[in-house]
Amino acid sequence: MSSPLLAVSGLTKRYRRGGKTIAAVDDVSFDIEPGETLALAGPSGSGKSTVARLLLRLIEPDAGRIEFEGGDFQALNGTALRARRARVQMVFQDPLAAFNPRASVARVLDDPLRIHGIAARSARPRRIAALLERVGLSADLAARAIHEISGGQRQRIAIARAIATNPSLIILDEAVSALDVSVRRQILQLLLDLQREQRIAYLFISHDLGVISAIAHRVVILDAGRVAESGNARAVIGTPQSAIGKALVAAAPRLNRTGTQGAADRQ
Ligand SMILES: Nc1ncnc2c1ncn2[C@@H]1O[C@H](COP(=O)(O)OP(=O)(O)OP(=O)(O)O)[C@@H](O)[C@H]1O
Repeated sequence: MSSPLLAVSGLTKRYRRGGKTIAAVDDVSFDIEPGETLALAGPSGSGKSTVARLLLRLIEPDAGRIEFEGGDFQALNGTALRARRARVQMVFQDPLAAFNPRASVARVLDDPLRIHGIAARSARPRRIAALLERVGLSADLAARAIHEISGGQRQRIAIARAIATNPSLIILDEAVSALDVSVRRQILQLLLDLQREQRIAYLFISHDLGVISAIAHRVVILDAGRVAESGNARAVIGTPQSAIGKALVAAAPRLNRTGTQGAADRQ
């Protein structure tokens, strides 16, 4: 059996609040294979974004281990950490909040190429044009400011920026939640195409089981920081075992409304 791309075990993060200690993430374990989509589902406050921040090493865990591409992610520092950071990218719900809204599209795409030394200055405009084409956008968009383009175009730019560093894992935190249904369907299709072509794994964070059923192979459902249940996406969504799984299914009555084929069915 091949080793997983990402193996998380016993991950725990506690916060002090109002004189009490709460575990935002409590003994959470899961893994992701290369080229796989694992969804992290759960209601608001269940710990999904905290897991993402731990995986990006924006915050440090109180306990647990994160192995990425065969090495201890937490032990990395300096150049090795920077190199690994290029391999794990993030797409947020709102690119307007993630990037300077007045920055040009070209600038937003140039940054990762420059920071991670992906391409020499003279080669970068060509790389930017190729990235735009890869996410279905015209090269003319490069000169526009982020705030001038549509929400769907912005999310395509966020994806282009994420793939600029040739990542093996992209963490998508509610990345399609703010989009209307037809744009959402197009973005999900783009993610599926990129995954097929480049064998990128996704950690797809969402509270919406309808979207998850369209894109994820497996799902982990969190409740109050703990894993409530996990397994094949079709099985978990079809027959949830936990109370929180049942509640999330009930809140998504039109499952697979995105119109793409369910990922768990494509295996
Ligand atoms: N910096 C922090 N300080 C104190 N508590 C925090 C902090 N960050 C998160 N928490 C708490 O940890 C818990 C999990 O929060 P988290 O944002 O990870 O949940 P979530 O599932 O991503 O929620 P949402 O879907 O609303 O984004 C919540 O109770 C939250 O209030």
